[in-house]
Amino acid sequence: MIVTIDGVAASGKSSVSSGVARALGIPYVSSGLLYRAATLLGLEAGVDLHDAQALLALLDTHAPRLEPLAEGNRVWAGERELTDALHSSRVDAGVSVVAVLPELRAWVDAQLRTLPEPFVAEGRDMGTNVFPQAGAKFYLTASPRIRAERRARERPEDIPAIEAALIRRDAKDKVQSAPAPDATVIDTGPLTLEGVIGVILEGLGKGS
Ligand SMILES: Nc1ncnc2c1ncn2[C@@H]1O[C@H](COP(=O)(O)OP(=O)(O)O)[C@@H](O)[C@H]1O
Ligand SMILES: Nc1ccn([C@H]2C[C@H](O)[C@@H](COP(=O)(O)OP(=O)(O)O)O2)c(=O)n1
Repeated sequence: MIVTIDGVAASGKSSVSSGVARALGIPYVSSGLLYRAATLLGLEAGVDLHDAQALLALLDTHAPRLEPLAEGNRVWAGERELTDALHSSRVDAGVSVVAVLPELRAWVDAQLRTLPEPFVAEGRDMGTNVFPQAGAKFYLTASPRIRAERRARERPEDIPAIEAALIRRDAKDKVQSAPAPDATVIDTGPLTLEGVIGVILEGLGKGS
């Protein structure tokens, strides 16, 4: 079985997916990390992030791969672990340029579709484009201010700067971020992390 959890930036997708996956005893898959890995490799090599062919050549050389553990996904390029470098503000700022390229989307989708079920998949288009056949679909939202307040605990910038960057990224990611028509939309604003996980487990018939 596949459960999809899509949503806007910093809406809680990876934390919620990890909690749901742990409760179900299955892995979760963070698709955004693959877009982030392509962005990091592009930035490090100094290539133009609009240049799909140059990025694909880098992906061919470094072959980044996702390790979808329930407690937190990791990304490797050969022996080198990229995970800690994937959540910098520099990668945040570049990733939407990369994520809009059809060639890069095809590369990520092909990687995801090789993964063995069951798993929880999180991102933007898990329930629409990549796994339309998923057994259960959820979509997380929250206001930009609330998301910025949460992310400020993980980034050096202040809340207004993070909020402005999130709004810019929401706009750039809009095309691939529409909720699936059959997804349950959850406003995480008034809920705790455990509360959101509980709503989803309830929806899956696994509530306590
Ligand atoms: N409902 C919630 N209430 C409070 N904090 C939350 C909630 N959901 C997520 N968070 C926190 O917000 C931050 C961003 O969540 P994250 O899972 O990284 O989001 P995403 O994967 O959508 O970018 C994390 O520190 C997480 O613990
Ligand atoms: N399935 C996906 C997952 C992520 N993306 C893009 C959109 C986002 O700006 C980046 C990074 O996504 P990620 O989920 O890692 O991070 P945020 O929650 O947006 O902070 O990748 C996408 O286009 N499609």
